[in-house]
Formats: sequence, structure tokens, C-alpha cells
Amino acid sequence: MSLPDLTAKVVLVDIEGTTTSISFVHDVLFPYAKKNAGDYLQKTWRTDETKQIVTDLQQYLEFTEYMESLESPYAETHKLIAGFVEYLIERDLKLTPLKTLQGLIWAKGYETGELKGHVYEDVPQAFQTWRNAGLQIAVYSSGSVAAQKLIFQHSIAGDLLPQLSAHFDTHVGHKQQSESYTKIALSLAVEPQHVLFLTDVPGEAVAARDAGMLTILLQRPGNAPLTEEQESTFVVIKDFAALHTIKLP
Ligand SMILES: CSCCC(=O)C(=O)COP(=O)(O)O
Ligand SMILES: [Mg+2]
Repeated sequence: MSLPDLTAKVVLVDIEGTTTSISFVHDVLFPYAKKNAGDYLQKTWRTDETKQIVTDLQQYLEFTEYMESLESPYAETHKLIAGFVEYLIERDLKLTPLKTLQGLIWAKGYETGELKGHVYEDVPQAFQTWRNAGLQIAVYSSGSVAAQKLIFQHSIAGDLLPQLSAHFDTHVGHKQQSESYTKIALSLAVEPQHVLFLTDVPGEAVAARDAGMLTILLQRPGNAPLTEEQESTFVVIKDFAALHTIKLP
């Protein structure tokens, strides 16, 4: 495989819907976090890390909404927060403390082998090809940096973590804000036009493009369908192998 005529020095990949199926995140990871949140919070309740997460979670407007939605109060605070965590996961909210907590809960599942990170079968070969071509690979996901490392380290295709040079999560900013991509390029010490961002979400592609990055959309099985306008605005590929056969504008 050879790379198309692109000037990228870094390939920046999203996870859910790009390297990994949406169903793995929604049908395996999220249920695992929901099931184990109460136990995790109870065991770590007195640690500074958990105290900080709980304080941060309570700052969101959603916490007030959640409290108002309760029909009867919880006797124990860790159960109240576990209920709030479930409430947030069911709404797929990408709040930074929620994502931090999910990563901490998933760690045990990966450690015991109960969880194995899904990656599409073209991903390991593409990572190898890009690295052989001298490109760096970085990750930008709403999942915490710790969670990103776990999914690639314990992937169904083996340990892919050594292929990755940098990780970014919502601490850098939200994925549909172009400043986040400007900050990522600065942190990678490359011009944005030398970064190729691969994602399934058109709003993220627009934000990255507005920051000057090259952007390609993934249409993986199970991803949300793209509109005709999105398909005509962006290059769309069905997998990473297709990246090596397309001609970029
Ligand atoms: C890091 S694996 C878990 C993915 C996750 O929690 C998530 O919200 C996915 O968001 P993405 O930005 O990768 O689409
Ligand atoms: Mg995604």
C-alpha cells in the first residue's frame, strides 16, 4: 500500500465509528461502566481522585435535572452518584469527569480480560503502513486518554499502543470546536495542514477543517448515514485501506 498525495505528517484518528465500532462502545463499554459504577465508587469513595470526579460531576446542570427527576432519595451518596453516572451514560453525554470515571472503571475489565478493545481489521495494517511511511499517529477521542490507551493496548488485534505517539481527550476542548484542533496541532508542533484527521462525525470534520486540517470521513458499518451534502463536502472512505487508493482534492 502506498499513501495518496497528501502532505500529512500526522494522522489523527477518532475512535468510536473510526477505528472501533460504535456498537462496541455502546453495547459493551457503556453497559460495563453502568454495571460497575456503584461498586467502583463505593470502593474508591475516599480517594482524592474519586472525590474530585464527584465534585466535578455535580457542577453540571444535568445534575440538577437528574436530582429533580428522582422520585425517592438515595440513602447513600455513592449510590446517588452511580445513578447519575448511569443517567449520563444513557444520554451519551461526553462530560470530562464522566469520561475520566469510565476509563477508571474499564481498567479492571481490560485487566481481567473481560474487555478486549474492538478495532476494525484494517486498523493494525494501516497503523503499520503509516508508521513505515514516517507518519506519526495520534488519537483524539471524547474517551479519556487513559481509556484510549486501554482500548489499543488490549485490542483484539494485540497491543497497538506502541504505534501511537500522542493522545488527546476533552481536556483539550470539545471535538466540534475548531480551537481544539488548533491546540492539538500546536501541541504536536506541526502546522494544521500537515495533520490528516479521520472521523465519523461531520461536525468534528468541519471543526478540524476550519482549523486547517485535512479531513476525511469514515462510513463504517453501523455509523450514522451521511447526507448528500456531507458526502459532497468531504472525502468519504469505508475503511482505512481505502485511504491508500483515493486521490485527494
Ligand atoms: C476511548 S474508548 C471510549 C470511547 C468513548 O467513551 C466515547 O465517547 C467515544 O467518543 P469518540 O470521540 O471516540 O467518538
Ligand atoms: Mg467518533
